[in-house]
Amino acid sequence: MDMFPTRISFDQARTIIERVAQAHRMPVERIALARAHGHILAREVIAGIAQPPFDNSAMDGFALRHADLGGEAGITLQLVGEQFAGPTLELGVGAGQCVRITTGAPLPAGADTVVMKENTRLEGDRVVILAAPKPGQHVRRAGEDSRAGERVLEAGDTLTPARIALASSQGLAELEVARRPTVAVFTTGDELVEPGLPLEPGQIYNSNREQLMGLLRADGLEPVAWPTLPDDPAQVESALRHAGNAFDVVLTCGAVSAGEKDHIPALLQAQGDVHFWKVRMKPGMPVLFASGGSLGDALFLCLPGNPVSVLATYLALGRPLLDRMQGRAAPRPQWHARLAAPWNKVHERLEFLRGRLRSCADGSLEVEPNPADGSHRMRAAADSDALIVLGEGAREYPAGAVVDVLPY
Ligand SMILES: Nc1nc2c(c(=O)[nH]1)N[C@H]1C(S)=C(S)[C@@H](COP(=O)(O)OP(=O)(O)OC[C@H]3O[C@@H](n4cnc5c(N)ncnc54)[C@H](O)[C@@H]3O)O[C@H]1N2
Ligand code: MOO
Repeated sequence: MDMFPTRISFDQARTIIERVAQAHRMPVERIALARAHGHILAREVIAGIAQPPFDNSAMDGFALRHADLGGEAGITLQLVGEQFAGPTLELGVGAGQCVRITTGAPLPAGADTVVMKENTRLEGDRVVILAAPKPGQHVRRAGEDSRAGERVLEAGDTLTPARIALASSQGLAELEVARRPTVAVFTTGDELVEPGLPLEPGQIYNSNREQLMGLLRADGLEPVAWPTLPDDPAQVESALRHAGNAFDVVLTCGAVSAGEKDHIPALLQAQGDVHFWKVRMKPGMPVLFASGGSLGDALFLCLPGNPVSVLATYLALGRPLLDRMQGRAAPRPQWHARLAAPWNKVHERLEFLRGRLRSCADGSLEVEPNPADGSHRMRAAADSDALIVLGEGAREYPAGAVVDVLPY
């Protein structure tokens, strides 16, 4: 008797993934800023200093007192010094005076406005203002971007280059992030041969390994690929036990359905704690998710062997698992688009159909479904750039129907 959820909806599967991931949050580690790209921030960042830290110039030109111009062009000011970006020279600007200044240089005391160089004419030590700036123009005020004490990054933020730059501007050399989960990748099946080797009758090339490795690397992980497992229960158990004790997550593909050589479900039912097996999704229905139990502390996400099933189950289930284990707050982009062609969905399962996205002149998005919808049709997946999400239930979708899409 099944003692675990089976043939569940996709939403139920996502809920279980979320719950288990929450219970398997990665420990926090402090890492160098330079290594933190793409990691998930584990603690908020409070600004220690204001940004900008001091009033400074936004242009190369002359710092002046706006009141001296009287709103007019043609005024001439006395040049009394130079302040470049760098150490503050403690210069002052008195009535009728100006100081040569460069972009980013601290504003001298007394000055409140900068006129850009192009709007001036230098005559010896006198500067003629050809076009009067507005009051305060080209001055970047201390604290206008953020004030000391403000929260500038949140726990759960993905460290994009812009956020790394923000942390850098606060002088932080290290950040506290969620440790990246270690991931072992297994392919299974006696029919598999590695690219580069000759193909015997009945054999096929292993395409899932590099697909999974690529998906994981694109998500910032450093997966480890194991040699392909033969369809032998003792060897499958031994390898998965080894990985289950050494990695945070074990991803397998193949041997998870109903065939005589599909050894993974029996193994995880006997040794592990199965969270679900079989989800009402297409492709990817036989996907299995388990805790390792006596196979180790790893979480096991066992994807079906068909290459398009690997793509869909990784994006729809594997990626959310890894994201939530790291505490990632923002969901991955899910967009709306109009179907460029009608689609007759004849089955009941939720479908991740492959399609190509294009941006239309009216500002909308359109997605062209690829008619080759078999889960072995890798060419259709390669020709596409998005999964089209069609909800449970048979339905005829007219062209123009708005659907959810998951770009990849
Ligand atoms: N009687 C049933 N048969 C099948 C069912 C079912 O419910 N009852 N489900 C079907 C569905 S849906 C899928 S998806 C597949 C999943 O099967 P497995 O996960 O057990 O995967 P395999 O049988 O090992 O392989 C399926 C298919 O994929 C090819 N494959 C496997 N690994 C790779 C790889 N690394 N690179 C390229 N291709 C790979 C393999 O040769 C098979 O053609 O089961 C259906 N059957
Ligand atoms: O669920 Mo399977 O991936 O449709 O062929």
